[in-house]
Amino acid sequence: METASMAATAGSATIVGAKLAVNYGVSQRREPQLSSRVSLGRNSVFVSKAGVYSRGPNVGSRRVGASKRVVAVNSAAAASSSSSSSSAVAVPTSSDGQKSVAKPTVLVAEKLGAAGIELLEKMAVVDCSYNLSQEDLCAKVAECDALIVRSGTKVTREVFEASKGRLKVVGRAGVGIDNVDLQAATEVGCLVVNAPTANTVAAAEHGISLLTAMARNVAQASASMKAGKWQRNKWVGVSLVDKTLAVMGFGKVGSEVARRAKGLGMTVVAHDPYASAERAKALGVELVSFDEALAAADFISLHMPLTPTTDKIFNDESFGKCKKGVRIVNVARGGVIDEPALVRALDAGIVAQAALDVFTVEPPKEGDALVNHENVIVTPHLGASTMEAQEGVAVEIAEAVAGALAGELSATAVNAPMVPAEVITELAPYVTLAERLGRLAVQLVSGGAGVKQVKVVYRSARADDDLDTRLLRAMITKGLIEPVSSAFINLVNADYVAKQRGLKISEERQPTDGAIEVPLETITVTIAGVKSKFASAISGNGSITLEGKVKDGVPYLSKVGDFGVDVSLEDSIILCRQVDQPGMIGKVGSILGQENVNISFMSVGRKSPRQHAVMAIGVDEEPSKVTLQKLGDIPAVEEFVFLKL
Ligand SMILES: NC(=O)C1=CN([C@@H]2O[C@H](COP(=O)(O)OP(=O)(O)OC[C@H]3O[C@@H](n4cnc5c(N)ncnc54)[C@H](O)[C@@H]3O)[C@@H](O)[C@H]2O)C=CC1
Ligand SMILES: O=C(O)C(=O)COP(=O)(O)O
Repeated sequence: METASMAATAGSATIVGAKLAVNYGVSQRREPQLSSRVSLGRNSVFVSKAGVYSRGPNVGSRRVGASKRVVAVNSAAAASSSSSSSSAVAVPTSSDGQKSVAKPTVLVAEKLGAAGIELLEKMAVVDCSYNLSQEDLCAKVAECDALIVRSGTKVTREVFEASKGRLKVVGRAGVGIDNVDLQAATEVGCLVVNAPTANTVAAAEHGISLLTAMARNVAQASASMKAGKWQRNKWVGVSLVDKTLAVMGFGKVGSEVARRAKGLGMTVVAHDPYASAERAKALGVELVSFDEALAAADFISLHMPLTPTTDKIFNDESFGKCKKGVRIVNVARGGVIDEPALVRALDAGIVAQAALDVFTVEPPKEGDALVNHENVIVTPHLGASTMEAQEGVAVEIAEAVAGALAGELSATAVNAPMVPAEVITELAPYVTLAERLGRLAVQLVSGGAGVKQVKVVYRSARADDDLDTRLLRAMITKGLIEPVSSAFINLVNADYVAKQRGLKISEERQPTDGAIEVPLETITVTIAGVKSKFASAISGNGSITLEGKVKDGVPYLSKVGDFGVDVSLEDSIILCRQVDQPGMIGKVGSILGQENVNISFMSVGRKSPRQHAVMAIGVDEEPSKVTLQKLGDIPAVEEFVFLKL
């Protein structure tokens, strides 16, 4: 029999919200709470009471009803329950006497509206440091829990690495997240949130400004007049009415541009592989292919994100498909245009004019051929720069970041799966159960063997599409990996980390006849291909098997191997296999009592009387090695293991 101390080495003491799976506070509260925060060990998830911003067009920062909320789980933050993390952040002391914890630090690396700063200052130490060099940014992020940027800061892999796990949230105060290395963020479990709606109208208005200014040579005529000239014949423009505008990217900004262009009497076509034809039709816009759009357009307005697919999508070949004399507006991203190709197209007269707000390199190099081209007008990335949009964006991102730091869910997460708020609330106790089953199961593996194959069986009366198990899988992964590594796991990086470690988690649904109001009857975690420190945890199929269920909102361990038990997963537990005989409970109880170890729960499972039985004992305190050894010395005890939660 292996010793208890060996058995316990895999465990790291992360104990949360014990009796209650649903726990609002960040400290170790045990009273029932009336909210939907869910304890997730080191993390928590929470349904924002503030609601979320609609992602639809033309809404600015208007809120939508709580019932429509779609949120992404952010278990990145609220690390307050961690005993080991250097990144512990939590909301400040509350009036109801919760434990006081340090305020998180938020680095605001680019100018943010005052309303956003004020909001952040209520819950965080806010460091506004603009124009940081990459080196200074790297140095600072090691001291910050969150970073807020606009388009001018490159949040590279180097930045995430430099943060050494401290950075839990990156807030992009705007839409485009092409300046954030999402893969690197995901790998380290850093949540990335953006502010996708508050600058939509500003960007659309800027697009229309550039369109009209370009068509009527406003910028050139103004400059010429300021230079003392009066050139009425030189600056004759072109009309917009009855011309065809091709909107490339029919999302929030694109559709607002389309709406306004219709008002100017233009015919509008749009290209967007993902846009709905109904939405386009409702605005009187025809969705067409890329080539059709180019062939039809007198004017082209770009509104797609910069992605590997759209990178330099406007190049020599695509300009060659345009009507001669086409005019182009770009308020999206410089990188969607091959800039030297645009210079060539302008020189050849294929493109008559261009109006550009965005550039591949910002600011462009001095003497840039495009910026200085006589048929090009430029603005220094001003699309989102209205007073209104900047205040809106600041509030939108501050709420998202503050919420994430407080362990809330984010509606605008860009690197975490979206899970509806209702689902989170309903699954709350199962989330706790899932993590704890994983945490217990991995501690049962003997000899430091790597866990490679885990099967999770969900028994449920629900239809497959009515049970979202991504959150549960992530939390089982968290439970399996965190106790035996320094990794920090949340919904952002769970699948990634599992894959990196060669850990395969297969999921199986087993239908039951139970009530569909109950999301899950049991969750069973099985680790195959390993030996166990506690042989009785190996079930008939040769794998470590733990089954759990939720009773009255509390997670319970219901099976160890083939032995049925019934112990709430609140505190650490001792599993003991013994010869089933009278007096065992008393003996164990008195040994633990001698050391003042309080037993919270005790349950004995056996296959048949007077044979072998497994006793599961929940303990409030961790017994000393000596005490555990005394348990092992009871003649009828065949094996035992101490498992930390
Ligand atoms: N200049 C500025 O200051 C601002 C620039 N922007 C930029 O404008 C762009 C659009 O922003 P939103 O409308 O808010 O985003 P959005 O996500 O609502 O819309 C983007 C649309 O582009 C579509 N799309 C993706 N790939 C495409 C492709 N290959 N061809 C055509 N369409 C494609 C998507 O389906 C989506 O409908 C982004 O690049 C954003 O960064 C946004 C705000 C301000
Ligand atoms: O929201 C966007 O995508 C923008 O391009 C706005 O950028 P900015 O926040 O003004 O640097």
